Amino acid sequence: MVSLNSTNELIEIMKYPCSFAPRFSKETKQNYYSNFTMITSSSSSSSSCSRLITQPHTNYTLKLPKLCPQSLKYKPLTITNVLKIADTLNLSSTTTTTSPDLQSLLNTSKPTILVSEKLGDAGLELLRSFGNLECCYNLSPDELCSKISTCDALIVRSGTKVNRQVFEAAKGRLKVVGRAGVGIDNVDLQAATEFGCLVVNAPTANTIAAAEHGIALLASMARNIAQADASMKAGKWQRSKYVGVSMVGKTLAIMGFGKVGSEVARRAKGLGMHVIAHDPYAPADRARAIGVELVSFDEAVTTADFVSLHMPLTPATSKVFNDTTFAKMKKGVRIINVARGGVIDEDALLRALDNGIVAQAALDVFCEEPPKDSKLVQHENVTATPHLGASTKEAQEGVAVEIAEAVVGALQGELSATAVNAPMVPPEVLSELAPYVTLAEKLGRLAVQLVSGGSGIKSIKVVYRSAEDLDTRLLRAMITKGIIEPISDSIINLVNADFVAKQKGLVISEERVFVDSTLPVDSIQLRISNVGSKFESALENDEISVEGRVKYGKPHLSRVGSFEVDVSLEGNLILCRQVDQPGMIGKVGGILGESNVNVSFMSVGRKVRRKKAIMAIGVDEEPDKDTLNKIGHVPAVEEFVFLDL
Ligand SMILES: NC(=O)C1=CN([C@@H]2O[C@H](COP(=O)(O)OP(=O)(O)OC[C@H]3O[C@@H](n4cnc5c(N)ncnc54)[C@H](O)[C@@H]3O)[C@@H](O)[C@H]2O)C=CC1
Ligand SMILES: O=C(O)C(=O)COP(=O)(O)O
Repeated sequence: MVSLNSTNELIEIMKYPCSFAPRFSKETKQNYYSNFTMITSSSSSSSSCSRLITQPHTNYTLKLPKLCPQSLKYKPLTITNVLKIADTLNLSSTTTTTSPDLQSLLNTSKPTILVSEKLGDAGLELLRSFGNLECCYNLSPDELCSKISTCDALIVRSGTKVNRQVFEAAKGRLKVVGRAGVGIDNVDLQAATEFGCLVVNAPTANTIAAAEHGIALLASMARNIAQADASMKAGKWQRSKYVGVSMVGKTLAIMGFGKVGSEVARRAKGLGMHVIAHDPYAPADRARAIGVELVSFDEAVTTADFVSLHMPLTPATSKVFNDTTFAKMKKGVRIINVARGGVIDEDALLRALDNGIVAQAALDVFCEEPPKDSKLVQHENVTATPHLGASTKEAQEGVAVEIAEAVVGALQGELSATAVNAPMVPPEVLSELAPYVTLAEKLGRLAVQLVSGGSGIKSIKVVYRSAEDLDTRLLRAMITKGIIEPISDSIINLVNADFVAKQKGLVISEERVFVDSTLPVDSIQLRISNVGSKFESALENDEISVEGRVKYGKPHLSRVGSFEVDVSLEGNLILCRQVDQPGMIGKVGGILGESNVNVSFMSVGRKVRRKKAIMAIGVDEEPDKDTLNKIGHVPAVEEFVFLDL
């Protein structure tokens, strides 16, 4: 038992659930948090996110759970909510001392974040304030694998290989991998996705550093700075040997016109170069705005005097600079690579340097880092740096903060704006979509509970009615989560939703219907075919069909089968079909009232007067079996179902 008497302590405690509030069964709730009343928050974007709300005692005693068993499922809980709870509790935020026993509990309950490569101090500080930080540089692959099962997050740069073995060794604990930089070619994204581990990167903070390094390499290569410096240090004075080439008026081909590529282009134009670029995915107007012409791959490589590489390493770009490509280039071309070593076939480059097609190369990145006995590095026409593109003080501080924020956000269950293997959701879009995300999950949970028998759920159709073009990945993932979680022990998140659905043979097809609406999504309808239903009235054309909308910022059920209803999707729901006659609301409401079950919403939908009607009743508590039986025995009630949302 631990005394809790300040907001700070409460915040610390809530960090245990460390922003992952456990979604407990009723019994578990009672066991673990016997001193708390649990309620389900309606403010959360995660529908079934449990919140701890206590009675307003000033000196509250919290029986800490023996830190939540791994097997329990976690849901996000944000500090903002904790502050609201603190407010409810009337806890003062001035008491700062945390009792020693609480402290020791907290240390074991905070998430553990492993940083495996050097990271800027500001980022480390942020991580330290949030979790247990372990900085272990130069771990061997085996050491990393043996450590990773105790870590919730891993932060790497380009030097750590986060392969499938790492995810396997994590045994499900690793929730997020943060790449403190841009290139994620050292992370096995497929394995991360399969294991439901989010991968985030820091895509912007080192752009300028990389671009400046590219320009530095271009200029120093053109003027033989590195070679001349080495020669002077060897006591020589070789003015005629190191005559360079001018940059002004030369054609520079930028291969990959993304963030770094376009910054290199800007700077090269300032040097008076003629800049062209090849990037199949870059918008022409961005290039035009910088005064750069987008050209085909062949045109770029055949016309350039200098070629600067800025594309990611992908299966499509791997060794794209090979014997064939070099053979097309102008004799005496100069190549700069600040992207990834793997985009060049290094043996082919060596041949091209030896036969004079490539006059010089400036390389910051290599297929294997550090390169072993590399003839390229030793070549007199090669200027080499040890992957220094992102290595400025400014970029490293920036990247560290960028990745620390992304990782902390991810551990708090927030959707990430820099997710690499999950839909990226910019904050403004997210706040707009949040209630729809909840709606999507609730509809999934509701629909799956209506299924009975049949050959299992195989195909689900989702119909979105919206005015705008809609990125449905987030909504689809939440529908999948809602459908799968109640019927399996899989933990579904945005990362693995599609993967798990596929594995379970679940086909989710989507249809968009454009409607005139001011809302981002007018309605979401779910249809499950080839199944029976516990509640026959939910069937329409032999499919279970439910539809929901967001009203006043809250998810509502708007249709069940062919019946229109209007009930908030909060708490639990009883669907009841009865003969449409007076007094039904009173009868059913009375039974619930006798059992102390609070009715939060009620709505009746019918097609024809005095025929059949559907009553949708939102209830705060789960009625016991007797109460449900009594409802079933009301003469006019033809069928009913209780749904746990
Ligand atoms: N040496 C270093 O320390 C650093 C290296 N980098 C590397 O630089 C590269 C670019 O980084 P950013 O500009 O931030 O990324 P970015 O994603 O903004 O730009 C990459 C561009 O490459 C384009 N691209 C993709 N496939 C292509 C293809 N087949 N041909 C031509 N273009 C293609 C994309 O459309 C995109 O516009 C990455 O490989 C990154 O890892 C980035 C920062 C530091
Ligand atoms: O951001 C990138 O892609 C980089 O290549 C930087 O790598 P680094 O973080 O310096 O190991």
